[in-house]
Amino acid sequence: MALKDVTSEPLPVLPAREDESHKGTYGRALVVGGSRGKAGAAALAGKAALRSGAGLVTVLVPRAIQETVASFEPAMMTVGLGASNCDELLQEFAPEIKELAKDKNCLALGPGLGTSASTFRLVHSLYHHVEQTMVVDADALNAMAAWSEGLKHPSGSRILTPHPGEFERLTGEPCADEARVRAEQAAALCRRDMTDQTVVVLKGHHTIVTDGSRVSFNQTGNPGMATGGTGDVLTGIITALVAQGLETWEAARLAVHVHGLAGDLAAEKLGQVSLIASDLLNFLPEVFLKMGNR
Ligand SMILES: NC(=O)C1=CN([C@@H]2O[C@H](COP(=O)(O)OP(=O)(O)OC[C@H]3O[C@@H](n4cnc5c(N)ncnc54)[C@H](O)[C@@H]3O)[C@@H](O)[C@H]2O)[C@@H](O)CC1
Ligand SMILES: Nc1ncnc2c1ncn2[C@@H]1O[C@H](COP(=O)(O)OP(=O)(O)O)[C@@H](O)[C@H]1O
Ligand SMILES: [Mg+2]
Repeated sequence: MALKDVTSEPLPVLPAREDESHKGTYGRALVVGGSRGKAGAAALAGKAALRSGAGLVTVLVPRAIQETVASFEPAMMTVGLGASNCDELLQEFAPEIKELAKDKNCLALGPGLGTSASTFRLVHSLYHHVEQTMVVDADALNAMAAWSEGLKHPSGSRILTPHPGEFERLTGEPCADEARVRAEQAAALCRRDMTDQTVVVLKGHHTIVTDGSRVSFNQTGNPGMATGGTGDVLTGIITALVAQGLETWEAARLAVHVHGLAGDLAAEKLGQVSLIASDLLNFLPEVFLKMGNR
């Protein structure tokens, strides 16, 4: 199938907020991630979802880090699972997480999740049994890479957001240097699960967004963003846009643009060297205003 390059086509827009709307109008997002030592990843995704307009954001983490995650941002709700010393999400939590997912409009799975065998089995179970649209990132991608047929037959739409290292783990092949070839690789991954509901966001300079038939090369962003946690922020932005009703392709394409623009504004003010992931959160308001949202 020929891949259509739609980079120059207009970006999707986030609809204007109606006066008569309320927080329920803008969607419920659930971030599932975090482990001891990587509480920040889940918090960055949660805060990014709030700053990108999601009506209600809940961050679900192992109990041992719940207070830490909650302390990053009072507007974020948190759920802590397991005993007080539980520092990683485990397979046995799957039924409870599936229950909590039921009233959500979008899930993010993976930031800071950890790599134990039990965590990987949890990821597998959620990927295959949660119907809500899910952004699959970081350690959730590593979990899916552990099963050769792992990505097939998801029970809902999935947006996969690998960096080249995660892409190689998922597919067994290194990313090509040439952008067009890399796009074909990403599209092939998209088609591999044999549904037409998967979008792949292959991150890097000029991040690739593809749904298997279309591809868009992102034009924002800079090397200042090559710093830990910026991908976790992107995951939160995509999740919020899906929660607000954008389709997966539109949400991924707009989120990648918004994320890169936040990075560009941050670099202008702070310089590429000093830019850190949490700075991106502070530039998201300016980005949405620039893009015509009130
Ligand atoms: N503050 C936090 O709590 C943070 C937690 N993080 C979490 O840490 C876990 C591990 O994620 P990492 O991504 O660090 O680990 P990985 O081991 O998956 O990725 C790091 C390696 O992947 C390769 N790679 C990454 N980007 C590449 C690119 N653009 N081109 C070529 N190779 C590339 C490189 O070899 C790099 O050293 C995840 O759960 C993640 O969410 C990180 O996001 C960093 C911040
Ligand atoms: N040189 C670069 N130019 C533009 N964007 C970049 C560059 N390096 C990294 N980024 C962006 O930063 C993010 C890094 O994501 P990721 O590797 O998942 O980081 P982490 O897991 O630490 O959060 C991606 O969105 C990527 O596109
Ligand atoms: Mg990452």
